[in-house]
Amino acid sequence: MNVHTGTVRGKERYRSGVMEYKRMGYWEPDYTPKDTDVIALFRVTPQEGVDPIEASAAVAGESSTATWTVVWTDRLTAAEKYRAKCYRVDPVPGTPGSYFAYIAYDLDLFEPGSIANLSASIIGNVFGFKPLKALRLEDMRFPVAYVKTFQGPATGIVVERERLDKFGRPLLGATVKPKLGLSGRNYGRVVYEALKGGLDFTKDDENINSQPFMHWRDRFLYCMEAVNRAQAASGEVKGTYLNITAGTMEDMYERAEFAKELGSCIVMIDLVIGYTAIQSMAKWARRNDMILHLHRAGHSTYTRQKSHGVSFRVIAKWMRLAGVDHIHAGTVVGKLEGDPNTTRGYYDVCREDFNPTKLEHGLFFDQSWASLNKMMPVASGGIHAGQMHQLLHLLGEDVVLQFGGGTIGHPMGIAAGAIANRVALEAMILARNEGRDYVHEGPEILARAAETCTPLKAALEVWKDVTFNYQSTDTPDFVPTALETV
Ligand SMILES: O=C(COP(=O)(O)O)[C@H](O)[C@H](O)COP(=O)(O)O
Ligand SMILES: [Mg+2]
Repeated sequence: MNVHTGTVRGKERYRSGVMEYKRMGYWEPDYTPKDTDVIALFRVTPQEGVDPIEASAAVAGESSTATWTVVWTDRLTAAEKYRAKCYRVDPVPGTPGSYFAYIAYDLDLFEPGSIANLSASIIGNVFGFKPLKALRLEDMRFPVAYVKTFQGPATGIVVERERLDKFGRPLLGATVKPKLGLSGRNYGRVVYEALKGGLDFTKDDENINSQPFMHWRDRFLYCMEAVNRAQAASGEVKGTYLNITAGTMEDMYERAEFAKELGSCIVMIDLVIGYTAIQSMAKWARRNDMILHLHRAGHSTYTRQKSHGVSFRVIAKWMRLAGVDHIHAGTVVGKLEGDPNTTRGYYDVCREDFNPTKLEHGLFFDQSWASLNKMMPVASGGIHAGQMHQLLHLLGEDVVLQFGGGTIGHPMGIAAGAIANRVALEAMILARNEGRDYVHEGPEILARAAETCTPLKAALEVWKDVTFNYQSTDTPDFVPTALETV
């Protein structure tokens, strides 16, 4: 037995019966992860009376090679190599009863290039484990050798901007509303008005696929008529995310091919289609020079609560590996969950070549992306022109700002809503480029722009009192403290 770790070695280790996971070798506090290891950080909340080390070792075991009893067949394997090692357990600050468990996995445990395999391994078994009251996959570190087995974003931010010929500012979009019920012709009219008014993109909403009130082919045809007319009217490259989400891969490929045939530059999928389908569509998108937009539909069912589920930063990392180009990543100031610091971490995962550890943004590991393309984060959900200074400040330039109700709901009509958003953005970018303190002077900058833009004036008026100030549920566990001056 290793006195320090308690791991049982030799013949005793493989005697039939039940042995604590920490004694089976899944707790190795002396272990130093290899550069080629995959590392996962779990937030572990054991049941009353369950030792946190044993609970963490159990997570390592049940997400790698263990089961509830000793099996002699371990001896037919390179068991020491294949066992995941929990090598560190820390109390979660300010959360008695919860612990951060760091677990390292040998790279051989994973099939190259498969998010389905990765997720089935890491989250497939342990979340229902009875000795745990709750469990959350907080973060992951992927070795470069593993990152390189994935395609990564089909297009990437640089090529997307080159195709759109749009530089130096966020991109503007709108979700067509109402999300359900419009006929194809009326839907196309909304798209045309929004694009002609000045937006770069419009998008299908997460649940508009092919319903009795509008077959998908009708939507695609009327949308592309609108895109082409708006391009002709504006002289700008325009696009609309045609949602190709469907019940089968065959249906999705049929819809994607039709979107390509009609000349669309972008298609959309929902997170709910699953990781294998997402990877397949990302490969299709690269083969067909198509930008791939991912709506993270359904993510909040398991990402929002800190105690149990999977952090969205892990989903964002998986999606960058899987190869989507756009990913909804939060707005901070809109109607949906988005703590400022947590959201900053998501955006860094999307847009940086290398993420340094930054606990205050929820990034627990250094992560090299091995030159995988960057994903364009998408800010969507309850935002409007009056927040433009905050959005630019909080989210930066490489972002798609999508105003659904904030365009379609404009009192002067859809084109006016688009004009308001475009003028608000251009005014804010000009102020920034002139070196003004646009964050604090934002309202004044907007008001000044509105003096010569009635649609912007109307937008600022109708939504001036709209705020979504609620307590975030997914806040970081660490805050930066002032360096002690000695
Ligand atoms: O329908 C909308 C936004 O409509 P509106 O602009 O009218 O609120 C989006 O699907 C969600 O906000 C996505 O949320 P997230 O971006 O958080 O995934
Ligand atoms: Mg929606």
